Amino acid sequence: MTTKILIIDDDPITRLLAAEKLTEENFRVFEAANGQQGLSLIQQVKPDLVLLDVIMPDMDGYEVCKEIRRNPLLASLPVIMLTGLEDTASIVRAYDYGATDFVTKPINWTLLVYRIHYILRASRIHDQLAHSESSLANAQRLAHLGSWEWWPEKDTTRRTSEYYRIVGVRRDVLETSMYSVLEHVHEEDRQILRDALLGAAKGTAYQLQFRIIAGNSGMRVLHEQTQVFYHPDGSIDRIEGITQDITELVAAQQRIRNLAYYDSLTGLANRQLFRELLQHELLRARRNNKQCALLFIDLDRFKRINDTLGHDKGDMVLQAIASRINTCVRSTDLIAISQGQNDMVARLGGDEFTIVLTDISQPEDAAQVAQRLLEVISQPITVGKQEIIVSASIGIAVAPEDGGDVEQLLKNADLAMYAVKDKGRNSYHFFDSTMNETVLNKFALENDLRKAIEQDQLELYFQPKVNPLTHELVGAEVLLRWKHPERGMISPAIFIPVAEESGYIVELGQWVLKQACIINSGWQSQGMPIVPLAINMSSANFRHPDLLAGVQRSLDESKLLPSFLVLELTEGILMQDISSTIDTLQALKTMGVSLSVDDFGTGYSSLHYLKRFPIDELKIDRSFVQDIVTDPNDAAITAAIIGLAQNLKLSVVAEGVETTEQADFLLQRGCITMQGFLFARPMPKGEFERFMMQSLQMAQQHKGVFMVDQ
Ligand SMILES: Nc1nc2c(ncn2[C@@H]2O[C@H](COP(=O)(O)O[C@H]3[C@@H](O)[C@H](n4cnc5c(=O)[nH]c(N)nc54)O[C@@H]3COP(=O)(O)O)[C@@H](O)[C@H]2O)c(=O)[nH]1
Repeated sequence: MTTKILIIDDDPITRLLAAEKLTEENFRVFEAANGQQGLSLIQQVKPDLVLLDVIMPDMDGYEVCKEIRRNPLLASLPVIMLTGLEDTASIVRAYDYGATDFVTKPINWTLLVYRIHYILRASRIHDQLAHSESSLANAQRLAHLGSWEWWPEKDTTRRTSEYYRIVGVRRDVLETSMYSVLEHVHEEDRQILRDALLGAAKGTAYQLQFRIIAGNSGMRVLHEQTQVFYHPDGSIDRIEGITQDITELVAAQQRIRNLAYYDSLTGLANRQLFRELLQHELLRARRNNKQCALLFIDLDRFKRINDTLGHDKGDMVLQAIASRINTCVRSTDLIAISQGQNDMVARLGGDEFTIVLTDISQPEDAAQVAQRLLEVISQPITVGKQEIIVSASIGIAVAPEDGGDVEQLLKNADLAMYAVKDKGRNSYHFFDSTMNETVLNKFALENDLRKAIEQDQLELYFQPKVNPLTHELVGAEVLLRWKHPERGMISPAIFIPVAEESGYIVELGQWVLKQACIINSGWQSQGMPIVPLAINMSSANFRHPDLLAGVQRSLDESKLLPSFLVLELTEGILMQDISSTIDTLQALKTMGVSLSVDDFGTGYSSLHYLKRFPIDELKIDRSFVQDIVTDPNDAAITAAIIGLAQNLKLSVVAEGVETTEQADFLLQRGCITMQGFLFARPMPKGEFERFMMQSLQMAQQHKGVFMVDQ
């Protein structure tokens, strides 16, 4: 691209010569005879350089130059003044008005050409530099990065615009002294920065994070990094620094840290942070020859709260408990904790909390805190319109006696907590080495049980209910089996009470109900001779607010007719809150489900109420059946139950029938439905399917005693 030069001169000879000489040099030359014409040609042709005569009629060169410079877009356009005036005042004036250079008349054209080349080259370099500077400034602005230079000997500075923006103080307000920034620094960080600056002035570079109160944008976090530059003689020349606004970065790091180290529900330390701080505390205690105590807090029957009130309210209870626990310990900020001055509260998950009591002088100090915790936790908690009372079991382990590392101390505090649960809850207990693992085993079982459903370890077994006279299969009881991956088959007599204690029975019961409906409906759709299936209903399931909806859902989802579902309830369950029991039973009856009273005769059934319960069946408990042939009392009770059932027009089933003598006795008294090892043990699904087909054939053939090979 050819370089365009505009000559503004009222002298046509000068213009002619300029055009001739400069064209020879491959410049494209434009001419203007006066200032006004020159200004308008500048707009039109956009020259790369202007040769401007100083002395012109109407508008002299100074005025033209001034006009050019008024336009910011022309601020760096090279202007060479052509002047016959060689006095210093004129030259100074030319520069004052923004001239780039000047030449005197008469013009030495050869020299002028060199000068033009030189000025154009300098102008290009200047443009590139300006462009780089503006790119750098943009990049720095985007990176929230300000830079500065400081000459400590005279305490003068040069700071970029971005630096002023970052510290939130205007250039004209902040004094040039490097120390002037200190008054805007957060008072807690001021001394640290002052010391760093004093150190830098003596040659020690620094990297520092500090907070600044940045005008309207409030508190910002800055990171500053410096480098020291020396004179050849080794004395300090200047310090160069980069100051970066890292407020957002720090906030993001804090958020990540919160997610990684804090429990989002309660704001307490989580398991990860707890372990790290306990580890730290154990080392510190060992170094200082001190004791520290770990309190393991587990809320009693918390699952029931979740199951009955829902998880939202359960969460509110946990939040309330967390803040109450906090009131029982010395303040829990992390800096103090890491210096061992304060106690640490954490939530390990679910309803488990821990407290590390630092620097205790004797174990009794921990007992006092535990006692206080029990008191504050048991105060009523208002959730919505309800008042809830929660209790806790607290296990205490003291380091170093009860464990010198995190694992051991936690395990022992846990064991001590389980000992409290085993003794009836709502108390605290210190770990002692005689505590055996049986308590822990029981609770390990509880933990394993929670995983049993999802890991497919549970299975339904079926025990037939038969009519020995007609050889008919009249129903079956569903009995749960747990195939534990390490312990093998675990009896429901062991795990059902554990599930009941922990509240997990609700989920378990719902699962059994759903599976039983699905299986029975499956048999129906396969054309099998299906019978009603009876499931054992725990008290927690029967009282659960979702009972009716849950039963309906199971029926609907499986498409099972309600008459093929029997719910077995013990007397104990029925007699708890009789009026609501009657309502619930009534609703279940309305749904079409059958109701059976299990283990009848072992509880405290009031015959008065029995009459009012809309039940279908009584099951004589096997403890009576067991000795009916030998014990006249059991024989009498059994006969009375059969008579009672007949009078109340209820079906009666004898369970636990093991011998033909027992079966004969029952038949003679009019009980024609039986369940027991005499007929069949509880069996898995496939086996029961074969049993169903076999019993159908036998009933059709009407022959022989109803016995099945086991
Ligand atoms: N809430 C729920 N409880 C359940 C569920 N599944 C089982 N259970 C309860 O666990 C207890 C133990 O059950 P299990 O070991 O299955 O014992 C049952 C039968 O095997 C046993 N039985 C049956 N016939 C005989 C017999 O002739 N002799 C003999 N010694 N035992 C026999 O009786 C148990 C059935 O008892 P019951 O339910 O009282 O009719 C037990 O209390 C189960 O109820 C479940 O899913 N939910």
